Amino acid sequence: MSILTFRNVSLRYPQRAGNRPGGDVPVLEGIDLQIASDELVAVIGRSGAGKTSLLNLAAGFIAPTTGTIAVDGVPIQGPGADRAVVFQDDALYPWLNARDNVAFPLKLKGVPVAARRERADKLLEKVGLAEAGDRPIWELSGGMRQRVGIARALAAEPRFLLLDEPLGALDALTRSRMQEFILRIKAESGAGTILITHSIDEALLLGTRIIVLSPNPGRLSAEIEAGFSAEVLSGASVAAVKASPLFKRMHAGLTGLIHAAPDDEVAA
Ligand SMILES: Nc1ncnc2c1ncn2[C@@H]1O[C@H](COP(=O)(O)OP(=O)(O)OP(=O)(O)O)[C@@H](O)[C@H]1O
Repeated sequence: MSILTFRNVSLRYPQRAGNRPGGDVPVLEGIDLQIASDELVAVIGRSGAGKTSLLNLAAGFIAPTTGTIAVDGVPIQGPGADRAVVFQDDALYPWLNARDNVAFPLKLKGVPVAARRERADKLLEKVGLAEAGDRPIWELSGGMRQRVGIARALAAEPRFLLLDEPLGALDALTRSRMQEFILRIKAESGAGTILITHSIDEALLLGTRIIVLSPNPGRLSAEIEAGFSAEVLSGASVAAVKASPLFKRMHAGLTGLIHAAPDDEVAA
């Protein structure tokens, strides 16, 4: 069991031309958070609340202004193979085919070519793309590309998966298929997962815990446990889960928490 810990983390972006006068811009304040490998923590909040910044801190792309972020007690110093990130725009390498995209992190680790091919093919099979290894990225649909991205993220066997609105660009049907897919992949890989989403439905369906970030500066304003993902994993239909009175009640509660401030951009 691994644990990713934020301890009293704050983040300020440096003042730049165009930013408001008066010094650095406070984006996150007083973030205390622990994410264990068996959790999928959904982070929801208004646009600009600091969700992506939180994920970028966990990834090590940026450093906190104060506080520490650690994996199993060891402060992170930057990006690392123990934490893999998937973005909304798949960010695959267009000049490589699907297999070579998935194998890329293994190449960086110095895994020999035959072994990384084999592992990449297994991962593509796991994400339902066994036949797609030789296909160029531009030939794949949005949902397929996101699955290649997730297979690539899993290649280095990360302890944590950091998903930044990975399904945001997909049509509704593909998105709902991919939600179940993410649940299964998370359960199989055993990687602790942070999922940034604008969708309350998605947060409730996928999250074992849901965190609401309130803006200016971003703070954790609410934390809610949810058990719907376990129901879906044990065979309940998504439609039945969403129709349950508890789901509807929690949806309304979360909506209230997020809509507490004006000009939100949170979707149902
Ligand atoms: N590199 C940066 N330099 C300065 N300010 C930044 C930078 N990145 C983000 N910000 C600002 O920090 C705040 C939080 O941004 P962030 O992208 O983390 O929010 P978010 O909750 O993910 O938003 P969204 O839901 O719209 O993606 C915003 O006001 C944004 O303009």
